[in-house]
Amino acid sequence: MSQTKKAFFVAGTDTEIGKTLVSSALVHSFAQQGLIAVGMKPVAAGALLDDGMWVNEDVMSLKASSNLAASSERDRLINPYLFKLPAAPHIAAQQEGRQIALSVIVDCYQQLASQVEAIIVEGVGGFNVPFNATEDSAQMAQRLNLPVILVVGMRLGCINHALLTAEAIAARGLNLAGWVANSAQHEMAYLQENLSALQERIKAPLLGCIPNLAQPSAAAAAHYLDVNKILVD
Ligand SMILES: Nc1ncnc2c1ncn2[C@@H]1O[C@H](COP(=O)(O)OP(=O)(O)OP(=O)(O)O)[C@@H](O)[C@H]1O
Ligand SMILES: C[C@H](N)[C@H](N)CCCCCC(=O)O
Ligand SMILES: [Mg+2]
Repeated sequence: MSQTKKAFFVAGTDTEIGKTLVSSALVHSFAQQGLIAVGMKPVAAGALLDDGMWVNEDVMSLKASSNLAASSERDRLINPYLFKLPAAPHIAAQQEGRQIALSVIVDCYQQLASQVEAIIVEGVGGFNVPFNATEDSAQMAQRLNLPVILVVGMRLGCINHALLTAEAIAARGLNLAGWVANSAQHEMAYLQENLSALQERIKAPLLGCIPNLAQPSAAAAAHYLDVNKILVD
């Protein structure tokens, strides 16, 4: 049993904006600090066959950054829900005749967190994505009661997405511990001006700006993050 010292939920302004890259970088950074660190991806939609096994790229990236020894039981805790279809989770689940239950995710989180000193939970898509008729990913962050790190995909339209997401996080009583500016595609026009607009309005520290990397990796992204700036209340 380890005592969890660092635990964060990573939300994004959208899908495909760099949550996995940043989550993996955070796991990498905490592992570099000597903590036993793990990444959790409670709901993953989109799988490929690898050596006869269905795997998800986000889960593989988080596991590659972790220094927690692997086991099949831990794999289930890290990723309780894996769906083949790369679609909205409730649709991907429906296609397989399955249902996502928050109670299962909370249980897996508690078991996994008890084994580590740092845990990063990656959301799915943007902050508020349905899981079933009554539960969604924002409730997942609430039920886990974790401070949130928001990844802003730096592209035109991100100011509105980032400010609405920060509002939604606060509306659920959650603490925004920090945010990361990530250029997942090319570098947007007026990047500095957009960054300034966000810094003036988001009431949490900017943990770093990750440029568009020729070879994106957890270690390369971690180089641009200052985890010491993460707000802890
Ligand atoms: N700063 C960057 N430089 C270069 N490529 C990046 C950068 N950030 C993200 N990418 C690439 O963009 C793609 C999407 O990033 P990522 O998988 O981290 O997004 P995501 O928000 O986790 O998506 P999802 O909603 O599917 O979980 C990946 O191929 C990733 O390697
Ligand atoms: C398949 C994709 N990469 C993500 N895993 C799921 C994104 C869900 C987005 C749902 C939505 O907001 O419309
Ligand atoms: Mg991801």
